[in-house]
Amino acid sequence: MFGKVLVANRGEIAVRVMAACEELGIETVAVYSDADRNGGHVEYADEAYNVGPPPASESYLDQAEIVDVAQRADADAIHPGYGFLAENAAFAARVEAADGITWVGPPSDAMETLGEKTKARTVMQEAGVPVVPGTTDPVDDPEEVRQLGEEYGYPIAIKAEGGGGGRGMKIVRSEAEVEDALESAKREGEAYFDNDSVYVEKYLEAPKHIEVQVLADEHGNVRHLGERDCSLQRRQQKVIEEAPSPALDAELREEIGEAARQGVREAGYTNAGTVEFLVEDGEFYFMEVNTRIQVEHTVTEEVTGIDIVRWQLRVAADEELDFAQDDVEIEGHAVEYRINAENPAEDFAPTPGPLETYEPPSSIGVRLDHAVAQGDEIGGDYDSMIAKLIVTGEDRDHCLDRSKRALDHFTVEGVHTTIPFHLLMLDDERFVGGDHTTKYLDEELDDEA
Ligand SMILES: Nc1ncc2cc(-c3cccc4ccccc34)c(N3CC[C@@H](N)C3)nc2n1
Ligand SMILES: [Ca+2]
Repeated sequence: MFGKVLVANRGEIAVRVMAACEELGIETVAVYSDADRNGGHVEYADEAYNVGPPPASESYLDQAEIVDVAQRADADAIHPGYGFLAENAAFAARVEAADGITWVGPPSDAMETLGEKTKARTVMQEAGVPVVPGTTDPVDDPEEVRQLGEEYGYPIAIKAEGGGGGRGMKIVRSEAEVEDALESAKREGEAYFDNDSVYVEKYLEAPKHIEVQVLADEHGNVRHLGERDCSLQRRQQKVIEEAPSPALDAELREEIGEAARQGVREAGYTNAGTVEFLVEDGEFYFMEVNTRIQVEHTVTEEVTGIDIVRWQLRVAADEELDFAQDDVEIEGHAVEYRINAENPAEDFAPTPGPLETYEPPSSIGVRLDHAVAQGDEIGGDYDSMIAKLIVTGEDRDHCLDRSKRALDHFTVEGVHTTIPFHLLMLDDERFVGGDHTTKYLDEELDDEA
């Protein structure tokens, strides 16, 4: 096992990874920008190194600086967390090439392959995983797109190869829109991802967003840890995630889990990852793979009892998964509420400021992943997440009931937060009924606007 690990991140995920390191007897190294000098993750670490000024590009994204600190600190491995360099295959390759430093994540070539949307679709198709009907090669001729529109039937989606998250998707509802949509999708791809390649898929109008957590070691063992339902999103930003999904029955759960396993095995993937699917009318379709630990990994940990971050470190240190697929059991229900310094009344606009009051709840079934304390200044340099409130219960109703009390007793003053929004959702019949789709929130909030 590693003696010392550098966590190339900040905030709650940096603390989460360091906690897993401590449990394994591993010393921890933090990196911080000038803005995070007093950050929670800096206090938590055994050692801390400044890596530059606040802009991420000059600190948390400075690959050479981070590898240099790892060497100076004599770290045996680097864990990237999520965001920043977590899905940067070039950085992974750089760490793999650095003597004496192990990358805690998938092999850089698997990241490369699965990070390219069309390559990922090809790998999944070869593994027999259903993918959204679409092209596996880029398209750039309007006539070709029009033919695909006839073949799939409108609406279709034109997606940027380098896209992901909320950006890089144009919905085309008729032949007349093809030319302009293709143009702007290519332009946006070039602007945001430095890659103007685009491909076409049949657009599913109102799918559920279901993602499967996978864990694979370097000895050929591949496990799935069940699914998460991330269908409650605002402009493709996740707000609430839960496990298991209220939308899947046991048969579909099994099918999706096995498909994710097969796809990841085929791709030569190791460590933790997430296979994302769209589910509509009882059918599931591969969408993309996230080659990192995700914000919402917590709900899977709560319902399986498996510490995913701990396994990331153990797998990177060449240990074997010591459980079979049949040992993975989903027990109870967990929901994660992202407590962001944002104003739901201003369409979730970030609201930096002083954390004048910060009194989180604590009771049975309440987990808090955070790195802030009362009196901290919530800055605007990075993402707006203050904490993740993860609530568990015997079943979904029990979990939602407990959630209300936990959120009611979560007092934050000095900044706006998403707490009032979460309380609103807990009274929303669509959400409580569990049949909301990825479009629900946009339709609800845009209609009101
Ligand atoms: N063919 C096809 N049909 C429907 C889709 C619907 C979405 C989508 C649109 C809006 C919100 C979403 C939330 C979770 C998952 C997907 C979405 C979607 N996304 C959103 C961002 C990127 N991850 C892919 N791709 C789709 N692709
Ligand atoms: Ca190395």
